[in-house]
Amino acid sequence: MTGPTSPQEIAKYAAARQAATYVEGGMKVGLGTGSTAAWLVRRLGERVRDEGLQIVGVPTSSSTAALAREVGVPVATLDEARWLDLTIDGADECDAELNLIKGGGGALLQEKIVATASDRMIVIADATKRVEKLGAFPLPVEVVGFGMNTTKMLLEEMLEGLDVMGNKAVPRMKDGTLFRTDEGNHILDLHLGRIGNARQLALILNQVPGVVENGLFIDICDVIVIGHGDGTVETRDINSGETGRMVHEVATDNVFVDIAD
Ligand SMILES: O=C(CO)[C@H](O)[C@H](O)COP(=O)(O)O
Repeated sequence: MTGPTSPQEIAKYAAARQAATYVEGGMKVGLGTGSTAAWLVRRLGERVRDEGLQIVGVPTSSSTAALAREVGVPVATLDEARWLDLTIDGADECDAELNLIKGGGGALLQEKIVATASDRMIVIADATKRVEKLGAFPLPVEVVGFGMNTTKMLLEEMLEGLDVMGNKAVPRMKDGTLFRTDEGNHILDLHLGRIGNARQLALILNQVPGVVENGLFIDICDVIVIGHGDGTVETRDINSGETGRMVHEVATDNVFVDIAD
């Protein structure tokens, strides 16, 4: 396996490697999508090969399914697995309460279904993904193709009345045509700048006809492992107490990064 070559890739690799230590034999594990999750899948492939780790992976996209098969991680569909012990996935943004924006890779629908069907969700990310307030990253919203321009107009009108800075909904393109998700839908990227109330927005967006799902993951992530370019990682965990979700630092570790791996 070729190792990471830039500080940002080392950060993603270190976070993925650390998160892979949460995976134990016999677990059913949701496998995220994106470049950070790809390091996780490769690491699990190594553990299957070298340690005889017995797991079942449930991929959140066709690309992750292909990678998992390539590196030897046994895969199942969510319908076959039903409920998972753990999901490990990347994120585009993460705030102090471990609420997320996801869907930069267009897999938000399957990612949200899989993460919700898991006892725990661990997010792996480099430090650039940590933000004070969600919204600088355009928020992906998966919409059906039928009446998409009307859905876009309704979303933009609705956003005008909410606590966000911008309201443009931009259809995502790929190779000159509309991007298609694994479910055959399209993505509108909402350029909001800053989201005042992410919890409220996540609920409201899904009320608009034509919207399938949005990329706000509220109260879903339990643990975040942030990697740094020097190969160190920070782990933050959620405690559900009477006062709600409380995040506390678990550890700052040195992960040995062998780039010749
Ligand atoms: O939500 C996602 C895909 O839909 C990814 O997890 C997110 O875009 C982060 O990707 P990367 O690890 O490549 O930075």
